[in-house]
Amino acid sequence: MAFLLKGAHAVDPQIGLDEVVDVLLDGKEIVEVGHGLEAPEGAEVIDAAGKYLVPGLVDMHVHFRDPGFEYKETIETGSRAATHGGFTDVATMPNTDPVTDTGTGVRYQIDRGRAAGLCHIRPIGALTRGEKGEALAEIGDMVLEGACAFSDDGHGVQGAGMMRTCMGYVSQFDRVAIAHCEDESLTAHGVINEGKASTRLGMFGWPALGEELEIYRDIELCRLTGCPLHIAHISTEKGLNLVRAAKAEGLPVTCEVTPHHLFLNEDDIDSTYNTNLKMNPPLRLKSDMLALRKGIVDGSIDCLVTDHAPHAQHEKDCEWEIAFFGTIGLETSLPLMLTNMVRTGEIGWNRLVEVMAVNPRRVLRLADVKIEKGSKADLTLIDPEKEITVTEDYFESKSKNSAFLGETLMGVASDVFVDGKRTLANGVVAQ
Ligand SMILES: NC(=O)N[C@@H](CC(=O)O)C(=O)O
Ligand SMILES: [Zn+2]
Ligand SMILES: [Zn+2]
Repeated sequence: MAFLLKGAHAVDPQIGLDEVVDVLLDGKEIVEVGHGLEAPEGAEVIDAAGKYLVPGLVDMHVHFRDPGFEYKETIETGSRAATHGGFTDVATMPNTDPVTDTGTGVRYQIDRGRAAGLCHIRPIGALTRGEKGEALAEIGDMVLEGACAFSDDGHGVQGAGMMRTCMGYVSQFDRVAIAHCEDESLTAHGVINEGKASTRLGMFGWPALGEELEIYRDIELCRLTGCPLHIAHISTEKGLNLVRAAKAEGLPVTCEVTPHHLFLNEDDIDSTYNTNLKMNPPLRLKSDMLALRKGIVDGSIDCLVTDHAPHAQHEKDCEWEIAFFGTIGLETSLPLMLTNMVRTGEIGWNRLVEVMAVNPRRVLRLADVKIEKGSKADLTLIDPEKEITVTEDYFESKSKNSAFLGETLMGVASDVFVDGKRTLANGVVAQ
């Protein structure tokens, strides 16, 4: 099937493209980019006037719960949510049941993703067997089956020696180790940021130090082993400064942030105890939130990720202490960034494309996607003027635990193309 996108404002910082063009897709490729293109016979013409066309968005940190917790999300429902949110690729974390720590587990996810036929599923393999932090997982086998990175997300690897072994091993392959930084000897029982919030609401605190100490440790292990390191869901200003210093030294260190850490902070947790605001790491200080926003602006944060963490109603509709950690994010990430950072002029479209498409592909060692002839037709078309209200009905995800329920946002993906196939058409997911 061929598609001619007419009059889209294309933005691709990789090639300095920032203008209104026509783009012709045929088969799995972009076959022409230019002005006044004629539709070949049989091509579907899509009026893209007023819309932005960008390389397909990539969310390099999601939890699809498949296998093992399919009541929260499956690869199929997660793919629908990703597509609805404007993504062509998602990287799935290995804290499934069983943990994705073998080549077979990686192959299973890729196969399920192909069967769903919407977005590319890029499995992240576990660093250690069962994410127990005791013995190496089958990393080489997982690389062969298509794992794009390695992480024990959900836990920090507690032993520094074990993390050193993991990073030494991963460094033999062209892959990054993704670190969920949490020293459990400091965070045990913690359910909210330690400090004012934990005192005010009377709950065990999860101190910033529990995260920062492990960021420091893993940066030093990066120096020792040479293994590229990516810090997951960074949440504090001090942690970000450690990453900045590592980058300034030329170490292969990158990091990511979530929309909830950019746009919410511990003051948003009030006496209603909305458990959708309980996540790991916890919402931090307002000053941390503002520092992270600066990190997106100045380039010290590489990627925007959702940490899409679906949980069933009964796992959230309970006391704060026993509620599960996490918020879904795939379907609100782009609208939040457009509303709170692009519309306000804090960042431009180029920077948005870097943190949501270009940099995640680089960190995951995926091939570049560019808006030029011969590139893969993995593209996202965005309507910046469409308003959405975040209600439970809005979500394709099987779970509804969003920290942003009730918000009205401006700007959303209207169309997505994956391998030249239109997976989202005018805001509606295919199939
Ligand atoms: N972020 C969360 O609050 N929860 C994640 C685990 C994780 O990302 O560490 C989950 O798997 O539910
Ligand atoms: Zn994590
Ligand atoms: Zn996670």
